Amino acid sequence: MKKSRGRTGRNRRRKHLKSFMDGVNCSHKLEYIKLKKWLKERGFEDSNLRPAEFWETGRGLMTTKALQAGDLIISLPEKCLLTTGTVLSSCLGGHIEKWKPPVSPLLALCTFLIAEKHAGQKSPWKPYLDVLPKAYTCPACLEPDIINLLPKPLQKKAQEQKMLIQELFQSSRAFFSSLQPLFAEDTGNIFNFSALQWAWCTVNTRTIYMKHPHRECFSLEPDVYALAPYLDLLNHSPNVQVKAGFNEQTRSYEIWTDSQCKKYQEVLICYGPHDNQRLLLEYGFVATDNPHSSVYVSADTLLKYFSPLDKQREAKVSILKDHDFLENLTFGWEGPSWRLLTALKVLSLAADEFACWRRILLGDVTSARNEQQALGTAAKICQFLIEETQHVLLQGQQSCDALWAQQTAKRTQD
Ligand SMILES: C[S@@+](CC[C@H](N)C(=O)[O-])C[C@H]1O[C@@H](n2cnc3c(N)ncnc32)[C@H](O)[C@@H]1O
Repeated sequence: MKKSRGRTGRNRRRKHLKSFMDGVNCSHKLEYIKLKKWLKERGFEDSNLRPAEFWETGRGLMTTKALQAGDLIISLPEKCLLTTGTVLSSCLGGHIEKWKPPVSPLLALCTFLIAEKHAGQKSPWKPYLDVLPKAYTCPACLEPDIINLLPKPLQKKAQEQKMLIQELFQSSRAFFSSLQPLFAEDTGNIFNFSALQWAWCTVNTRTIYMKHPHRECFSLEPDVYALAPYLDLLNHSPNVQVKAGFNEQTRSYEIWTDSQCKKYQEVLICYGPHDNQRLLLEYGFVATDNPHSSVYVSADTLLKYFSPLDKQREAKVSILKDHDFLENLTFGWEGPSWRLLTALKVLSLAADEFACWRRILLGDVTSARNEQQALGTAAKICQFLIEETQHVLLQGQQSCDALWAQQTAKRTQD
């Protein structure tokens, strides 16, 4: 009896300790003290949240009070939000209003972030800028040899993301030059590619959705962004639910939880029902145990499993292309997606079944043979992807080991 009470006590202490150890509170650091003061001056009431470093998710927010479903997590006054309205009221406003063709809301925010970062001590946004990440892990920022380790469909998307920022940079150069009268230094040095890449990633990984009415001085792209200092320290979990939005009565952006959270644990919100490819592309991370996980199958991989001697192959591929069945083909936790199976069924049609392709696209069964061949090929593709992933993980491990050995040797030499 005594022994069992001791064990219970130890377990309780361990649990208690673990709850403290889930995250290391860093609210005592000067940068967060300054940020909290800055937010308070703008009407933010001190909440029960503390910045902390977490083992699994990195920097995030910890609660000092247990949260129940229906509790308010955070309420950030309008004055703390950085929107295109903020940009237009700054010294950039006049230049943006005059510039033709109009810049996008995204470019306006990026320009503001770069200009304020450059202003340093003089920027009223300094306490916020000081806690923003210095670098990002979105695919656009990854080195080519790291991108090459990603699954093929993601490599393509990563290249597209890189190109997008490069094109934005090229097309914005004239606009950046037009801002020269505002700066003593050459704008070419201030608004350089790496500054734009940093600002673009800041906006893409950290903004909350807030729809603003269209303004004439901006292009037609939707103006739906707001940067939300402090609130943007909340990390994502696919397994929690929250309600979020701008409250017109309180004039604050509010997040309400639909899940429980224990005292001293990380408060997580859900950025959306995203699979890991989307999380990596948009936010630069992947979530473990993601119920929305899916594995993408590229058209090249898919077509490898079908004979080039099939006389109808070309026709089948063009049918799939025309009906948008060569992209976004996935495996989920429950097996091949309907889209993937449909593409496989079309490619598996025997010569005398070919005329049935339309019915397959509508979800009909053509023959037991066609169904079985499609499922069999799905199993083979799945096996190939598992082996390919294992190979890449091994390569990654070997690169880490080599780097580690290199660094150890260097330290020994020093
Ligand atoms: C809105 S910010 C959240 C705060 C961020 N961790 C920070 O230190 O500033 C979004 C970024 O946090 C990171 N993140 C969010 N949820 C995560 C998770 N579950 N695991 C790992 N990183 C996560 C990603 O880098 C993502 O781009």
